[in-house]
Amino acid sequence: MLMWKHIGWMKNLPYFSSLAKQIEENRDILYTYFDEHINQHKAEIDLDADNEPKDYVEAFLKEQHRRERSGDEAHYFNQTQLINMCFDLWLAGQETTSLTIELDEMIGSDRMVEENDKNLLKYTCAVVNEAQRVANIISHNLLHKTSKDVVIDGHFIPKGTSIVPQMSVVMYDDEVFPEPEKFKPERFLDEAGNLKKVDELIPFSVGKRQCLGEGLAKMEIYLLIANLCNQFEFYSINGKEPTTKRRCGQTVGPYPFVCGIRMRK
Ligand code: HEM
Repeated sequence: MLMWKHIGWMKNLPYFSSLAKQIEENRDILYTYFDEHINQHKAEIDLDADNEPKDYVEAFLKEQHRRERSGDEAHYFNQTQLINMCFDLWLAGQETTSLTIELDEMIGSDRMVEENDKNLLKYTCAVVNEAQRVANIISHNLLHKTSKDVVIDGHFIPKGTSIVPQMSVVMYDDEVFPEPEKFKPERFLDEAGNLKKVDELIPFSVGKRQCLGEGLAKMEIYLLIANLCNQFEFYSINGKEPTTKRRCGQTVGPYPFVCGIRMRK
C-alpha cells in the first residue's frame, strides 16, 4: 500500500499497471471498511454530548461537528481525511510492530514475566531495548520540512527545505553503542543491574513528530516477548543461529529463520 502512494506515473508502464490495479483494489477494500466503521461509529455517538471521547474517531468526529456548527469552513475535518488518518494509523502500526516481534522471537530469556512485574524485570526490559536498537527498523525517517532557517553543526539549512532525518544512524553510533552490530542487553543496565536511560535509544524518533503509537507499540512488544519467552523455549536447529543482518525495505526486517520451539517445562 505504501507503494501506491509513490507509484505515480509508473502505473502507465506494462508491469506496474497490473500492480497498481491490484494495489488500488486493496486500497478500495480498506477504505470501504474504514468508511463503514466510521459511519457505524457516527450512528452510535452523541456529537453534542460533553463527555470525554472514547477513541480517536469519536474525538475527530466531535471536532468536525464543533467546527461545522460554529460556521468554520476552513478546516480539514471531513470523512476523507478521517479515513486517511485511520489508514495511516493502521499502516504505521502493522509492519513496524510485527517486524520487531519477528526478530525478537529469536531471542531467548527464561524469565517468568507478567505485566505488573515490569519494574522488577530489568533484564527483560533491557532485552526489549536492545532488540529495538539492533532491529532499527526505520532505515530513514519520513520526509519533513524545516519551518524556519536553522544552522546545524555549521551548516545553514533555509526555511522550507525538505529533510529526511536518519535516526537509524544514531542507534548504530559506535561511540555510544560499542560493537553496534552485537546484541548486548547489558548496555542498558548499570553496575547494580538497574535499567539505564540512554538518550540515543530513539526507535520512535524524537520531537513533535515522533511516533504516535509509541506507548502502544512498546507495551505490545514487551508483553509479546515476555509471554512467549515465558511459555516457550526457542532453540536452533543443526547448530544454526539467527543473524542480526537486516533485510532492507521501507521498514527493515529480519531474514527468515527456522528454529525449534517447545513448551517450557
Ligand atoms: C515497533 C513499532 C513502531 C516503531 C519502531 C515506530 C516508529 C515510528 C517512527 C520512527 C516515527 C517517526 C517517523 C518520522 O516522522 O520521521 C513514527 C511515526 C508514527 N507512528 Fe510509529 N512506530 C511503531 C508503531 C506504531 C504504532 C503501533 C502506531 C499506531 C497505533 C504508530 C503510529 C505512528 C504515527 C501515526 C506516526 C506519525 C506521527 C506524526 O507524523 O506526527 N506507530 N513511528
